[in-house]
Amino acid sequence: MDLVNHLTDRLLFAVPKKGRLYEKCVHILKESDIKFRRSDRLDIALCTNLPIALIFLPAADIPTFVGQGNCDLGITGVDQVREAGMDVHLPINLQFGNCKLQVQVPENGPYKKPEELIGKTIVSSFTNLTSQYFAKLEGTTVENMKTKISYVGGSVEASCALGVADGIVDLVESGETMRAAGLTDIATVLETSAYLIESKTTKSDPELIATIKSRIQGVMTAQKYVYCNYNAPREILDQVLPITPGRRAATISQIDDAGWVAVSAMIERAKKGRIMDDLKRKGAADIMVFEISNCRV
Ligand SMILES: Nc1ncnc2c1ncn2[C@@H]1O[C@H](COP(=O)(O)OP(=O)(O)OP(=O)(O)O)[C@@H](O)[C@H]1O
Ligand SMILES: O=P(O)(O)OC[C@H]1O[C@H](OP(=O)(O)OP(=O)(O)O)[C@H](O)[C@@H]1O
Repeated sequence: MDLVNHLTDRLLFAVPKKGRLYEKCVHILKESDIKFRRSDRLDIALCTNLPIALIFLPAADIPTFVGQGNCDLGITGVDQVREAGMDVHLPINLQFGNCKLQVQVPENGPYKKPEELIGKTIVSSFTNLTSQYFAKLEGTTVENMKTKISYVGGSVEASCALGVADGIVDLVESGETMRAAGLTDIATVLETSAYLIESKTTKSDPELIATIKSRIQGVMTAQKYVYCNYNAPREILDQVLPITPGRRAATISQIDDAGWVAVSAMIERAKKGRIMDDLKRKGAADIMVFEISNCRV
């Protein structure tokens, strides 16, 4: 099939083609019911149930494609958006790809503060953010700064041991890579996570864009909340409802047991253990928690 000729009427949605963000992006698309089949070695996939074409690109290139309006939507790290210096909307924080871009130096080396690296050589894949950070530290412009910033595309952590850098600026999540390379962090340049990004110049159907955003937001909400159901004597409602206020309000239903009601409400997944304990302590019974597979709120 001549894929390119099938793109003209479709919304173009850029997603990472590999790497740390790939699996989670595919999961979000699946949960949003954006159906597609990606053939081996093809970086374009037509959605089968919506007029969307997914364009698989390196995470670092996505801000440029979306920023220039070649693609309408994208998913990538906010670090990549800032590094590319692109002006895009960031409508949804997708809550994965959480890490920090940090200044790192050899653990047993002479540098303890980022100021001590002024005039030295720093290696990074994020040369723009690194330049801006050190220029600010020097109180000058990127053009006039003394610190030398060099680019490498991967395995940045090896640079100090190889003698090509005094310090590096690289992403840290668990810190394992950093520690394995004998490095320690001395400053944070930026905190990042993956975002849905949107072009400011898109000409695609606004209704379709709104639908995609609403579906992805629904997946995010379903991940954040669970559904809690319990029975309670009517006279303790004033004590249990503040524990489960719901997003808007809890649902209270009559049950076939005099003096008792059933209560249901969305609760935050991260707080479910404490909420169930508190309900039990106040006198609620039959407390159950259910997964929400998707929702619109
Ligand atoms: N260790 C990590 N933990 C969480 N998120 C990360 C981590 N490393 C990178 N990311 C996020 O994923 C984005 C892409 O990084 P990744 O290392 O996957 O780059 P890539 O060049 O696309 O893939 P690869 O490293 O396989 O070539 C980063 O810009 C960042 O937002
Ligand atoms: O703190 P950690 O949990 O160890 O994660 C940090 C590492 O993850 C990323 O690299 P990745 O493994 O994706 O490969 P890369 O070096 O080829 O980019 C990043 O560049 C770090 O090297």
